[in-house]
Amino acid sequence: MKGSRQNEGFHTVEVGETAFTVLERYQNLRQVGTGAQGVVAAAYDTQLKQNVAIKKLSRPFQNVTHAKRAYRELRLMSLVNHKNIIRLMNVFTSQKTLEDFQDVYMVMELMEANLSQVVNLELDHERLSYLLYQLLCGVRHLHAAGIIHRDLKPSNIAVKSDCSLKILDFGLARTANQGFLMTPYVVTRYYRSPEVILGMSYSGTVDIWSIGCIFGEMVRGQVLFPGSDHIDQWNKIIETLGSPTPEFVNRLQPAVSNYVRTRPHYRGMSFSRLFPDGCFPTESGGSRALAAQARDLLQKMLELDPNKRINIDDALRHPYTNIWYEPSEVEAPPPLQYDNSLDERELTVEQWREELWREVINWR
Ligand SMILES: CN(c1nccc(-c2cnc3ccccn23)n1)C1CCCCC1
Repeated sequence: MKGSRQNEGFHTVEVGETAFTVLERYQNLRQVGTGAQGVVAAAYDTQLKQNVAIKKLSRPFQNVTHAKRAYRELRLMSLVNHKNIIRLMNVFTSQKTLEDFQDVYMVMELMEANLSQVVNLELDHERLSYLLYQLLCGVRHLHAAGIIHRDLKPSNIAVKSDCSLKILDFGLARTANQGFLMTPYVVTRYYRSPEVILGMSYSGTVDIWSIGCIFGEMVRGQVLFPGSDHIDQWNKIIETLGSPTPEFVNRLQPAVSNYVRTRPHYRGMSFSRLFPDGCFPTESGGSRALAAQARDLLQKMLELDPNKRINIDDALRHPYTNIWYEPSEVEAPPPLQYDNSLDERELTVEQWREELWREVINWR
């Protein structure tokens, strides 16, 4: 596709509807998809002689939500280093001054698909348990850095045909506004935990709930709790899993516990009805035992009460996943701690523009 040389060392190429102005070293750009923050292209890096993914953040400082997410992602990606979290290989902008600063390009490892394109496949237990193990390893590493993702879903997880898996982003900042985005992009809430939906205080087990929803979807081939909004999301969860205990309800803020108490009482479905043997792969012998192990782990992850929900380390030692247990992968040296106070800062768009500019030009 014809490109045009705009300024030294860069060339501009149309990727779908979006103009990418990238360093000369990146050639053969082709679109792989569009996420919440912008367009992602695959490219060939003529210096490293390998394929890469390039994500274009268009005017990431256009509002506080975009700016916070972009800044946090740049900081966090430079902080963590784990095989199950996408690696940031380069960051650049073609603009030469803060005044002209418009776009940020993030160069990352190229995967082959995101998990949304895989959840409908009939995966055997070996692949299913390996994907689940890698997701738990990646999230454990984030938690070791003091990062709680809170927004894990199939579209921000990427995979390759060799069944390797990488988490693509770092989810929601503590103070992120939960729903309204300027873009037509729809926020998917299907995987958000009860404590996030109900505005409770939360801990790392919010991510275990999301992983349970993703795991359950890979088994069932359909979204477990496809709520149209937070109310509908909650109703679908309690209709399926049963109503929360009074002890859980008493921990809610008054207005929320009053609402929750108005809901009809549901017993919930048994997990052998929710995930019957028929929806598990039936390959070589022992698959019934594996189905029972998978169902047991699902039940412990999809526990409504975060205090009773299985934690990451116990999930990694569960019979269904511990077959893959490698201390070097699970206990990879904890990265530096992320200073969450950065999330609390309330800056103007102009201040965020400067912060982002500094992050980009000072990047390694
Ligand atoms: C936000 N996204 C994203 N961020 C960073 C890296 C990648 C990436 C790397 N390799 C591949 C291969 C296929 C699809 C995506 N990727 N994707 C995606 C945008 C499209 C929808 C899925 C997420």
